[in-house]
Amino acid sequence: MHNLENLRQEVLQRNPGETEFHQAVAEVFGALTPVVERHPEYVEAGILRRMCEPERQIIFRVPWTDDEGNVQVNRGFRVEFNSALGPYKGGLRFHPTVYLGIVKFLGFEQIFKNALTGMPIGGGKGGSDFNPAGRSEGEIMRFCQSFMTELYRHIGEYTDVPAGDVGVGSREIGFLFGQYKRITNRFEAGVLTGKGVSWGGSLVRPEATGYGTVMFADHMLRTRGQGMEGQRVLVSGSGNVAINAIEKAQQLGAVAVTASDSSGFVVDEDGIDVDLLRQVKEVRRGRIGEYVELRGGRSRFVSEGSVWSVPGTIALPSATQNELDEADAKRLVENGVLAVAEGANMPCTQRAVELFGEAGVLFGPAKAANAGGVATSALEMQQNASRDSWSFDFTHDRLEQIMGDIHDRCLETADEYGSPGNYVAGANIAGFVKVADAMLAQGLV
Ligand SMILES: NC(=O)C1=CN([C@@H]2O[C@H](COP(=O)(O)OP(=O)(O)OC[C@H]3O[C@@H](n4cnc5c(N)ncnc54)[C@H](O)[C@@H]3O)[C@@H](O)[C@H]2O)C=CC1
Ligand SMILES: O=C(O)CCC(=O)C(=O)O
Repeated sequence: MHNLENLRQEVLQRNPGETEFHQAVAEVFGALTPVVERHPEYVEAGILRRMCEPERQIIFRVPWTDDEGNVQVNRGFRVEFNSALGPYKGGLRFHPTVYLGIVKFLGFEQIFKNALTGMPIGGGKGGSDFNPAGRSEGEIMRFCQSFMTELYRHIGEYTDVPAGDVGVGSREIGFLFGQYKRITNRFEAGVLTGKGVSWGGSLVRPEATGYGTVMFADHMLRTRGQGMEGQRVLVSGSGNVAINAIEKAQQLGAVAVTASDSSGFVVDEDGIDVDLLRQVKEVRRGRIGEYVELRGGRSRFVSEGSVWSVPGTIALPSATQNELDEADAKRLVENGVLAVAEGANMPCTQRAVELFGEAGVLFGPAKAANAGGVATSALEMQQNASRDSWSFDFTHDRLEQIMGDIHDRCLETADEYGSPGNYVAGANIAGFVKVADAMLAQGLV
């Protein structure tokens, strides 16, 4: 314990101001006391200290011209955190809040998440403080081309394999891939995932994160003799993860009643119409209020507060980090929430997670619950390597299998290390031990 606390303090001092990274490290360290007691060899070999230091951090200038001909300059990042299990793997985020601390928190989480999938992938993450909101297609393309003009020299199918995250979907992956191909003169499909299906992408990858989160919630509920059917589900966000979580929840017989964006949230007592939500957010790229204008009926738009004030039995925070705090958690518990599964990365504050634990609410942490996305990216890499493309049903079955395995591994590990039923402990320990053993085997690198 003493050693872990010293080390945590060291990480804070070495990485000043990177609050999200500090939070992610604290969550992992919070679970590791029984591990370092049982495995002093990890401490002796400096495994924890090495894990907290990225293998490589790249920060670069991204110059581009807007539609008025003005020169714009953004900052690009790629943090190659850990390659003990395979090439660095993780998404790119384009959002004005992106800075090194966000990229490092996401990259650090990715190490353990990727280990949990059971696939041969290391951890990394990247992005830019570029704000795609309100930008034309031409501006997005020129930005992506400039971003890749630097990034291309750092990535490759055996080195580092980026994908999407907030603000980066199949359109951006297309522009990035096109520029990579043009610069390198190689059709290297395995260099990026989330590609279009006709040029090397995988069916189910677009749905995988949201679908997987709901599958994970369903597994947690089954340990208490329940399931998703008949549940009233609260989802935050209205992007890739949120929309597909809503779709899968409804396929499994639940009613998902909320969705949100930075302008507010909608409640639809008849269940969110997923096709309409896709139309508003993915085709028109509009605000969430347009859903209510088009839907009418028993739907309403709320501009103040959050979806967590709405009564529901399952909560799937799927928007952004720290969007569900202590007050939200209290409200959810008072309203009788049974399970919370994190679709977004670190959406619940540490205090909110503690409250769920104290109240006996089933809680699936992001690195386990949303791992279906990156796992399906690894399936995309598998298809690229064998020049194959699998059917929707086959890939969906693989995803279901993987989510069930992650769920069971979390529970077994939590049991083994003395915290039965604690998915946070199980996910962190199982992910950590797998990476630590690989690092030990590979010597001091
Ligand atoms: N796309 C993927 O495969 C994966 C994404 N994630 C995580 O899921 C979360 C959402 O990512 P995507 O859906 O891919 O992004 P997206 O770009 O498709 O959508 C952005 C999402 O962020 C929400 N958002 C951002 N700021 C917000 C605010 N202030 N209030 C309410 N909503 C806000 C938007 O409403 C929208 O739901 C992020 O935490 C991301 O890291 C995690 C695993 C994989
Ligand atoms: O599919 C990937 O490689 C990225 C997924 C991702 O960024 C995440 O799991 O947060």
